[in-house]
Amino acid sequence: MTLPAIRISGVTKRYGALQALGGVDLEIEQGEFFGLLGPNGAGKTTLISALAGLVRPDGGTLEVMGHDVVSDYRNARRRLGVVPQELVFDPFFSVREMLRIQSGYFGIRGNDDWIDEILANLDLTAKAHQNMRALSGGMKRRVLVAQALVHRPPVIVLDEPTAGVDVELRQGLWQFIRKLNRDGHTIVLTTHYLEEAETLCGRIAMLKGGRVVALDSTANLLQRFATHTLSVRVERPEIAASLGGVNGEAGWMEFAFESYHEVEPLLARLRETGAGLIEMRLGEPDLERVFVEVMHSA
Ligand SMILES: Nc1ncnc2c1ncn2[C@@H]1O[C@H](COP(=O)(O)OP(=O)(O)OP(=O)(O)O)[C@@H](O)[C@H]1O
Repeated sequence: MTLPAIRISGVTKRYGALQALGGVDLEIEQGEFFGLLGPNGAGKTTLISALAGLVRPDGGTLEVMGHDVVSDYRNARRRLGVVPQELVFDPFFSVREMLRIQSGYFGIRGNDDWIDEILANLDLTAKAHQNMRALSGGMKRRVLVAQALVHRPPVIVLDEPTAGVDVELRQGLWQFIRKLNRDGHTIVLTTHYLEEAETLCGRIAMLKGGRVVALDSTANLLQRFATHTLSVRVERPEIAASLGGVNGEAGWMEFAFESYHEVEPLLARLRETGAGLIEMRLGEPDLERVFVEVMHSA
């Protein structure tokens, strides 16, 4: 069996009275595109910081490609690239200087060919000589991605990389991250854009209150938790309600169903009872719905 890219066992972390991580177990295989989701304060950043050796857990162990992040810190850190959530930079350096300095931290010299490739892929070539303080927020975020990649880490963790990034840049960023994943890099992503997670991630863990409350392939999560919906606009909503419809967005009633076979009888009942159908639409299960259901039931 190949070594997991990330192994997290029984990790706990307290900040005073607050239990930020309450015993997290997680194994992520090499080559996965993995999503770590959860509401604000669920513990995602704390877990990532523990992985990067920036936060020391109270209990449990974390490994990157078989290297313990505490006892074998240097080897673990070399194999990991973290794109942090916070934009923190030294404003006096240019983009290229920043990336050279970052390479230096890992003892890598003569890294300019790789730096050029990263800059090109992130559409930053024209900004290479600009000072960090002159860059827009979205561009700074792309430099953070570049910084995490200078040492060609096999495992890349991105903590909300697309916050504040416009649509075009976001797509460009994902194209590049997907390419890295195809080339064999393991990707771990946290995001509040559930649509992005749904299209990109093969497997997802959901955290709530510092615990993993759901862990499965994206396809299974969609199938297991989410139902389809039939939304109708009718002349007499009270009749639709008496048939089990619940209020949806402005003026719409929603019926949840498991199989398409249920739709025809439901429409027939609406007709027979004189609900007066005006408009209808079908909704596919999506990760947002799954997320809401999981968070409610956990
Ligand atoms: N340095 C710290 N000192 C005290 N409490 C902290 C510290 N860092 C995090 N916390 C708390 O730990 C909990 C988990 O925070 P964390 O940042 O890991 O959540 P998150 O899932 O990343 O949230 P978000 O989606 O908002 O980024 C929160 O309640 C937070 O307030």
